[in-house]
Amino acid sequence: MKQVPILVLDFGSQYTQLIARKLRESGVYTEVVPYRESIEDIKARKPQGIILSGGPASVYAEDAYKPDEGIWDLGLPILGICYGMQLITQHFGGSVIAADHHEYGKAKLHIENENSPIFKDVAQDSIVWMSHGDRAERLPEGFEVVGTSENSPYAAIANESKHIYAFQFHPEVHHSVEGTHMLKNFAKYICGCESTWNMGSFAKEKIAQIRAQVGEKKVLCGVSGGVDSSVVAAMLHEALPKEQLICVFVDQGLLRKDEAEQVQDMFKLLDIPLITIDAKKEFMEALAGVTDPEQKRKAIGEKFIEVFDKEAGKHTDVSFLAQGTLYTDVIESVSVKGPSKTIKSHHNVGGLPDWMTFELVEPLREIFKDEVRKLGLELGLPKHMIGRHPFPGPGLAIRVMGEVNEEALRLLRESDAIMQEELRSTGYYDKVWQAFTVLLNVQSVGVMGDNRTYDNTVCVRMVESVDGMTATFAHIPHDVLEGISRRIINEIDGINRVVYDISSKPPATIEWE
Ligand SMILES: Nc1ncnc2c1ncn2[C@@H]1O[C@H](COP(=O)(O)OP(=O)(O)OP(=O)(O)O)[C@@H](O)[C@H]1O
Ligand SMILES: O=c1[nH]c(=O)c2[nH+]cn([C@@H]3O[C@H](COP(=O)(O)O)[C@@H](O)[C@H]3O)c2[nH]1
Ligand SMILES: NC(=O)CC[C@H](N)C(=O)O
Ligand SMILES: [Mg+2]
Repeated sequence: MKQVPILVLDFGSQYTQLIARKLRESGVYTEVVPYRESIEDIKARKPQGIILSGGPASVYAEDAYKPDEGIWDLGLPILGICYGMQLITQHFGGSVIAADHHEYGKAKLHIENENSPIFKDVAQDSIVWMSHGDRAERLPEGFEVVGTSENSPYAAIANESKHIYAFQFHPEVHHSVEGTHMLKNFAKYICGCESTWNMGSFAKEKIAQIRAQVGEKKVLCGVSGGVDSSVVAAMLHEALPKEQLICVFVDQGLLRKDEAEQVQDMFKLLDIPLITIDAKKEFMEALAGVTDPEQKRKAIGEKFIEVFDKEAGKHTDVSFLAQGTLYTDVIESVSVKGPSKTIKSHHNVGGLPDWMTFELVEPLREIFKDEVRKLGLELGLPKHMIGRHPFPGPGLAIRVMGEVNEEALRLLRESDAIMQEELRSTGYYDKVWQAFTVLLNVQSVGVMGDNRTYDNTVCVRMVESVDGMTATFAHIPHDVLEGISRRIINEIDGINRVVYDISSKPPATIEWE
């Protein structure tokens, strides 16, 4: 088994993978494993340090998630985060209780021991991010308080001689300003890890893994023109001889205006052969009468596989399906490696049917969008391809509230195209992470040219994000919004109102379904 310098045990936090990516960003290769990983499997990876993640459970509950007891005897440095801190507190004889007040959001971390290596060169009183309902009530023997916040007298604790550290806050989220620095300190000064890992070594490693996994067989690669699948196609192209790679683009009838042509042109530029399949009819039939978001996603996921299966039948020896699945798709769809909750079934993960026989090739499954973009640059993909906003596989279907039909798709395609045009002409396309329109299935009264109208409402959604795990609505100037609204209402028959979505993720999500 490959050596993994830092191993994260996942207790189900939505942010667990962020711990790993922040450390990778610092050049320390890190992997996530389920909290119940056996001590033998942990030892086999020869970690230099272990991190216990956050999680939704409470350590004092009867069925609380507990790691293999063996981890406490390894003599390795341990860092506990939130639930992980509470586990450490409980294990070493302290106590944890339900707090009187839940604490969500920003807090200021006051460092009480500036000599602790975990806070080496960390700024005093920096913002950290809290998300907990339980708290340590009594510290275990041998532990001291190294950080406090207004509401958390035990915001950070340490047993320096045992090299055990614990934070009540989440250093891994972007809002924790010095969080990456603290994680890096843990890896570098406490675990003795070196910063040698980078995206270039990741690409090489993954390409070698693809070769080993695929052997002489063929791979069908689902491509959408999006960054993720383009990066996967480029890696496969490099890893395998031409005749083993079949790239397939499905026109499911849920694409944006002129998108099919654009994707075909893009692959010509990459010089990778592309088969385009027109499956508009099959998808529309599968979506007829479906209004529930999860049912839509499952129906679409299944159709994709049916189409891929049919195409594979036209070739010999196709055993693998390659997809540009990212960690974001995985964590929201299923409980991957720990006990996290299903938020929505992404078509390429939770939407896959049980009867699927392909073996999956998903080299990006552990990483995030911005990491994929760096990888794309490393592989030499053109800038405009790398900068494309994400577009979900279920396409416009999950942006129509209610049943999908041709008229709804027309309204969405037209409004989306206008919004994209305006964003590009005002220079805002590259400043927002993702932007799209949603058809709300809400009619309202308007007055146009002295006549009453009773037409559709379109919502404009624009977000700023780094990795799609958390997002804030984009604070774009009102005159840009005004231009978009005016053009949508004036140019599209059937829309008389435009609204702007001002919710962040969490508690909302980026897409509406
Ligand atoms: N129209 C399509 N035809 C074939 N495969 C698709 C299509 N849409 C999505 N997929 C597959 O599903 C995966 C997940 O879709 P997703 O939208 O998350 O990624 P992407 O399209 O590659 O990148 P982006 O997130 O930037 O849009 C894709 O990587 C691809 O393998
Ligand atoms: O390929 C995909 N298949 C899906 O089923 C899917 N659902 C959401 N998304 C995209 O994922 C990111 C996070 O979106 P949410 O906040 O809505 O979960 C955003 O970028 C979404 O556009 C999907 N992509
Ligand atoms: N984010 C967490 O790890 C939360 C831990 C625990 N469930 C609490 O509410 O305190
Ligand atoms: Mg996409």
